[in-house]
This record gives sequence, C-alpha cells and structure tokens, in this order.
Amino acid sequence: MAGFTIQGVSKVFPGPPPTQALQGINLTIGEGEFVTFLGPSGCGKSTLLEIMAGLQQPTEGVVRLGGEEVREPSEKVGVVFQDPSLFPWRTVIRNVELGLELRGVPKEERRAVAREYLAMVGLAGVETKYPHQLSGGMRQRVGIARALATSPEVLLMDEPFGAVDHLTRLQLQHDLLDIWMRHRRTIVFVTHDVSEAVYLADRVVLFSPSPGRVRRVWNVDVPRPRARDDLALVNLQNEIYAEITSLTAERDARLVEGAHA
Ligand SMILES: Nc1ncnc2c1ncn2[C@@H]1O[C@H](COP(=O)(O)OP(=O)(O)OP(=O)(O)O)[C@@H](O)[C@H]1O
Repeated sequence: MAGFTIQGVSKVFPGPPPTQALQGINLTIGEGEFVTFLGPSGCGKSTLLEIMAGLQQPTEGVVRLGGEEVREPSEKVGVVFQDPSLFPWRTVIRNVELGLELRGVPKEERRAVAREYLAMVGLAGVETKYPHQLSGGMRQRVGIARALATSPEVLLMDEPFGAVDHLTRLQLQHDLLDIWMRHRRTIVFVTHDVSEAVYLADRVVLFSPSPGRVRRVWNVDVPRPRARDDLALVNLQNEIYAEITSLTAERDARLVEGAHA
C-alpha cells in the first residue's frame, strides 16, 4: 500500500483566459488513510484528484505515490467517478473483469476475482444482468467493484455517490467504510456534502476557490463504527459549515471590491 506526498502543486489551464485551478498545494496522505476533499464548486478538487491519478500534469510541483513521482495512470491507482460509465453491451461481471482482461488475466481467474468483488459490494446474483437492468446505486456498486478488482493500492473517488438517492447514498457510504475497514486501502474521496465528508474520513481537507488552495484540514478523531448523530461529528460538521460560510463571505467581498476597483 502507498500514501501520497503532494508538494507545491499548482495548475493553470491555458486560456484564453487562463484559469489558475490550484495554487501551492502541499498535502501528505498516509498509507491506508481515508481522506475526504471538500469545498465549493470550482475550487480544484477534481483537478487535484486527476493529477493524483496521473490523468493530468501539474503546472508546478510534484505528486508522489509511495515515493515515486506520478506522471501517468498506474495500476496502483483505481478511480471511481460519479458516472460509473459501464459498457452497456457487457454483462455486469464482464464489466467488472474488464481491467483484468486488459492485463491478460486468464478468463477463469478473472471471472473468479470479479465474482468475489461483486459479492463484496453486495451484488452477488446479478452477474449476468446488463447495466440497464440495474438501479443507479447498483451501477455505482459495479463501478466500485470494477475499480477494486485490479487490486489497486489506492482508490480515488470523485463524487461517486453524487447521483444516487439519499437512502442509497447512506447505504453506499456504510458499505464503502466496511470495505475500507477490511482492506485498508488508501482512499481519497471528493464530495460537496459536509456530513458525508465527516462521516467517512480520518481527515477532511477543505479547499477554497479562485485559485484552489487548501483552506483548512480537520482530523476526525471519532472511532468507527460511527453513529451519524455522534455529538463530536455534529460539532465538527457545524465548525466546517462555519468555515465554508466565512470563505464564501470573503469571496463575495473580493468580488464587490473588484467591481468597485
Ligand atoms: N480542462 C479544463 N480546462 C479549463 N479549465 C478547467 C478545466 N478543468 C477544470 N477547469 C477549471 O478549473 C477550476 C477547478 O475545476 P475543478 O473541476 O477541479 O473544481 P471542483 O472543485 O472539482 O468543482 P466541482 O465541485 O464543481 O466539481 C474551475 O474554474 C474549472 O472551470
């Protein structure tokens, strides 16, 4: 397993006009740690996650995974996006075994692994169905099983539960924690939802926008399994809401200043 070291990472998207998506990000994520990235829209959470996945290059700075510089996508990293992007013409099990198939793993072996991960995400019995026959929550579980099937050391998740209904989302959070507690892979999870960020994480990183910077980091020192109404979690949520309110007020004040300049 491996952790990340993010040193002086900035990202400018060329224009016109150029957009400074990230500026001076320094962050260390420990091996086996569960970290959530939180922040208002446009503060660079997805951009940083994509740089960590090797899908984008930083303009400045470096990201290391287990000491090695991340320059391109690697087998060590599994990625789950909001849209699981399953292939509609492949059955559920053939979607899950895709990564193993691309690596040339023999059919019997990859099928057994895919079956195991489908069972792990609570989907035993739907192997031969097609994606359109599943609910949104089930499709997202297939996406998670597919990411896990290649045994990555790290799971990077970008709003993976953003498109499912509230009750399904709570269940998926519970199941993800269950998987994490059994396998202790490093997980970095992007969300807009303060309660989700706090419930899941060992540490919550709040970003501020224009340009994206780390605003504040909180340790969530609450043992698992956690009750969602645990007083310490609720107090932490309130503290984070207050910080988001103040960063939004600061941004609005800057906009007004800019308009009067
Ligand atoms: N490919 C791109 N080209 C140009 N600008 C981009 C590109 N990708 C992102 N940006 C800009 O970079 C900034 C950060 O975007 P990013 O998607 O990383 O933010 P985010 O915090 O993940 O937002 P959201 O929560 O809405 O998904 C935004 O201003 C966005 O418009």
